[in-house]
Amino acid sequence: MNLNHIKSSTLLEIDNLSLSFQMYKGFVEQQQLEVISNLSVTVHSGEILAIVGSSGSGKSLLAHAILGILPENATIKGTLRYKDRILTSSYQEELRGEKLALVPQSVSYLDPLMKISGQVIGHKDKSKRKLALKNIFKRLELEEKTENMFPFQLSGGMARRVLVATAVIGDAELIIADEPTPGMQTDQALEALAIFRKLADEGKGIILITHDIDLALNFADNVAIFYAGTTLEITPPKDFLDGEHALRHPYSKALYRAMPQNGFTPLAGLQPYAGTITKGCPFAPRCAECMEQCKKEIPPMRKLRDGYVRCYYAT
Ligand SMILES: Nc1ncnc2c1ncn2[C@@H]1O[C@H](COP(=O)(O)OP(=O)(O)OP(=O)(O)O)[C@@H](O)[C@H]1O
Ligand code: NI
Repeated sequence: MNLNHIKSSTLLEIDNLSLSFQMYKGFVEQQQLEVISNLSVTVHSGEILAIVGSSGSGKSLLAHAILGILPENATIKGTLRYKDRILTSSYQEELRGEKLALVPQSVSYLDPLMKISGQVIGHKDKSKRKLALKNIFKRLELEEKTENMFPFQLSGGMARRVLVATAVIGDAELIIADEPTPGMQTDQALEALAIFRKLADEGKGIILITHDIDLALNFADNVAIFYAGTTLEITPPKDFLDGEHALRHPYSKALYRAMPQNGFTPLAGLQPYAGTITKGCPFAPRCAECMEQCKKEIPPMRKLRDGYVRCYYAT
């Protein structure tokens, strides 16, 4: 859906990212708990990249790693580049809240002691943003009186719409929306996504983390499928609509079959817990196509048709 008149350039490049937590095992002994492993993903200007995957697959931690807001006991390996510059912590600090914006997954990110208008508008370009706020609130069906409320007076769905407004009001070039729509009514969720789409069409980059595959398919340019801390496939949405034969990874095909319109077929077994992830493909224990090689190692991403996959078997 990239507009032709915008020259699409790489905004964010993540190469071989691994993330682990230093955890206590008993009182003295410590262990490294790896929750993201060898993850590579790229976001271009003009692109909405949707990230879908089950709970605990590392989606929010990826968002926090990009923004540099991980807990102290987290260690990362690999490289993150923003506009061709390594994302060091000082570069992240410079970009955060300015060029990089987050719609956090939890509404507890709102400041409980500050009126909504102040939180959304922030400290820069106040008069310009005041006008923009009126427009965005209207689009997201937030009444004018919301501006003067405090977070505790908002319902969950209202708070999420406020978080979306806060992220889109500024001049961010890359917006990471971590589950922006739960609690919203369908028309409000569609409107929020339409705002992201418009921003992408104007040349911004959007990472949309969501459990709602249908929403992702309607608005995204590419869909990254996460499982147990890594990306197993990146696909254009049309392949999800064309049917399971068009998808590449056995896990993506299982996700497809689990969608309500495709029969709601559940997949037996569970995603492995962080810390129990072994060397091979994390999906191997649940995969009907699993070969010996898959248990030993997971292959790097390879291009397959107009998407990417990490799987020996996929054709
Ligand atoms: N501070 C932490 N210390 C240790 N482990 C953590 C910490 N934060 C998250 N984890 C673990 O990392 C894994 C990934 O968590 P993350 O929040 O990124 O998942 P997610 O894909 O965003 O899930 P959801 O869809 O439920 O939001 C989980 O197993 C979680 O328990
Ligand atoms: Ni999350």
